[in-house]
Amino acid sequence: MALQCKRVAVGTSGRRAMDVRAQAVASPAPASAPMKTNVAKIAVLGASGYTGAEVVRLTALHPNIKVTVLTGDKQAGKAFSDVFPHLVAATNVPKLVKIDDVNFADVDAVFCCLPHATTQEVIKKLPSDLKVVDLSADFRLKNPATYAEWYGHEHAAVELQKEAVYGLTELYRDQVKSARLLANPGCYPTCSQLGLYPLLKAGLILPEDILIDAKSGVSGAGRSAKESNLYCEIAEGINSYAVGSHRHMPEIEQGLTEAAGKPVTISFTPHLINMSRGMQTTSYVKLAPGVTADQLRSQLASTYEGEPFVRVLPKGVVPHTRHVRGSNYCLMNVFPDRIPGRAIVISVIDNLVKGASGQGLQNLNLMMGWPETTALLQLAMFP
Ligand SMILES: NC(=O)C1=CN([C@@H]2O[C@H](COP(=O)(O)OP(=O)(O)OC[C@H]3O[C@@H](n4cnc5c(N)ncnc54)[C@H](OP(=O)(O)O)[C@@H]3O)[C@@H](O)[C@H]2O)C=CC1
Ligand SMILES: CC(=O)N[C@@H](CCC(=O)OP(=O)(O)O)C(=O)O
Repeated sequence: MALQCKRVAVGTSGRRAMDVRAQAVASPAPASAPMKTNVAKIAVLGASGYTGAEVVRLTALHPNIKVTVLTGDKQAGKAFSDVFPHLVAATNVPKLVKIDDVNFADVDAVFCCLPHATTQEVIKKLPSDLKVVDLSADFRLKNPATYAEWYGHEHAAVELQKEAVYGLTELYRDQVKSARLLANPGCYPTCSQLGLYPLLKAGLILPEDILIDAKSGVSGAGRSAKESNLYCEIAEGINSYAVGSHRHMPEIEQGLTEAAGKPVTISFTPHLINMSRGMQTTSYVKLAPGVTADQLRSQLASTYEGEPFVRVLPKGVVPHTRHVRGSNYCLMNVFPDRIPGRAIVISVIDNLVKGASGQGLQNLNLMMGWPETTALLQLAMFP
């Protein structure tokens, strides 16, 4: 049975947001596993990690979601609040169990917050009608050869790779609504594509010579201890990594190539920054002949007019990661470059929210036929 959707009362002004909500109310959720009640039972796989914990935090006030399963690997067997005391007040949260002990017949949807490669082995064994929002990179690349090239092994579930819908919500909303398996985008691809895709699509910037300088908070690397993420190796510094080889490049190029209608090759360098969460992409782009930076800004403003979570800041105002901390918003702006014929596009997100669990919930809301913004309208913490 599809759920009836309620209207949300705040924060989603504008024509397109109203359209989205009207459609969500009018159209039933696509057929999939039948829902047992009007509250969906959700399993969070990898709940002892950062993005899994963020799913629990964000869904705690969701009227249509009850988290009934949480899994861990090394942390299995523990009470959830032993691992994440900040979520002790989340009501009726179950303890962490192993994935093998989950009865998937008794859940309505799954958030999969596992490492890539492990993910495809787990998802291919799930009931084939179960709705899944996957936060890993496993189902984002459409071409199996590209996956094998960048991830170093053949994909173990090529059929599912074909079925998956890429969930950059603002660009693929209609496909997301009918998705069964949702490939949630990577954090860098979310931040950069939201700024660049509409400009390429409109032919306002040239597909060559796109340089993306990216910065991420350390939570982007996950919770498992890694030498390169130790406080004394991150604090008081800035670390570039995977220079010229980061696996998000083919994901970004896949989207930008679609937008431009011809192959796009980007230059992309990520950096780890001395902060726990937050992400900025600064993209240096070449303008099409006769186009100005102001026109880029106007294009982004009209593309995202009425979007609940993507905002173009007033002219001249610079987006900072602190402006989105803890929220599902993406803020952006465009600036002229001193080099003639070029412009600078800056976007910021919280890597754990719009870059992962928040966008995942935005997508699940659409997949279930609920209002897209449910439980996601929290504004940023500042300072
Ligand atoms: N962090 C971020 O900003 C973003 C992350 N992502 C992606 O989301 C996914 C989760 O990321 P994140 O939460 O940061 O990762 P974490 O490292 O914080 O958490 C990983 C989770 O997976 C569990 N796990 C690890 N290995 C196995 C295994 N072999 N079998 C079963 N469970 C296992 C861990 O359990 P335990 O701890 O109990 O061992 C833990 O719950 C990854 O694919 C990541 O790339 C996507 C966008 C942004
Ligand atoms: C800071 C940091 O290490 N970030 C991660 C990206 C997080 C993410 O989006 O990863 P997935 O593509 O696996 O989902 C990285 O660079 O690998």
